[in-house]
Amino acid sequence: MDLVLIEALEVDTVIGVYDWERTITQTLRLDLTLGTDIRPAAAGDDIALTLDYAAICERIAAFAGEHDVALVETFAERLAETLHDEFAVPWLRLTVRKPGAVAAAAAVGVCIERGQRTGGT
Ligand SMILES: Nc1nc2c(c(=O)[nH]1)N=C([C@H](O)[C@@H](O)CO)CN2
Repeated sequence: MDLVLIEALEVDTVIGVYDWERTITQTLRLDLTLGTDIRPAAAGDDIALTLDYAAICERIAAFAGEHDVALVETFAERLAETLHDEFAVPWLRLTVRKPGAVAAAAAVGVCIERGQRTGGT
C-alpha cells in the first residue's frame, strides 16, 4: 500500500469539555497518512486517479468549521468516517493535536488508525 501524506494541517473549530471552550474557536493540528495505490495516477500522470491532498485539506477545514464537539476523540472519529465515505480511503492514520490545551505540554491529542491496510506488490 502506498501512502499520501498531510502534515501539520491547522484547522479552526469549536472543541472542548469546559464551558469557556464552547464560546471560542481553537486551532487543531492534524497529521494524516492515507493509504492508496499511487501507480494508476503515476502511470497516467492524472490527479483524478489518486487522493487529491489539496481537496482533502479543503474538506477537513470545512468539516472543522461545521462541527462542534467536546472531545478530540469525537472529532477524530467523525473526521475519519467522513474521509472514508467521501474519498474512498481504505486505510488511514489520523493524529489530532490540540496545542496549548495543557500549558506544560507542546500539544495533547489522539492518534487513530481506521480501515484495512492492504499489501502492495
Ligand atoms: N482524552 C481527552 N482528554 C481531555 C480532552 C479531550 O478532548 N480528550 N479535553 C479536555 C479539555 O477540553 C482541555 O483540552 C481544555 O484544556 C481535557 N481532557
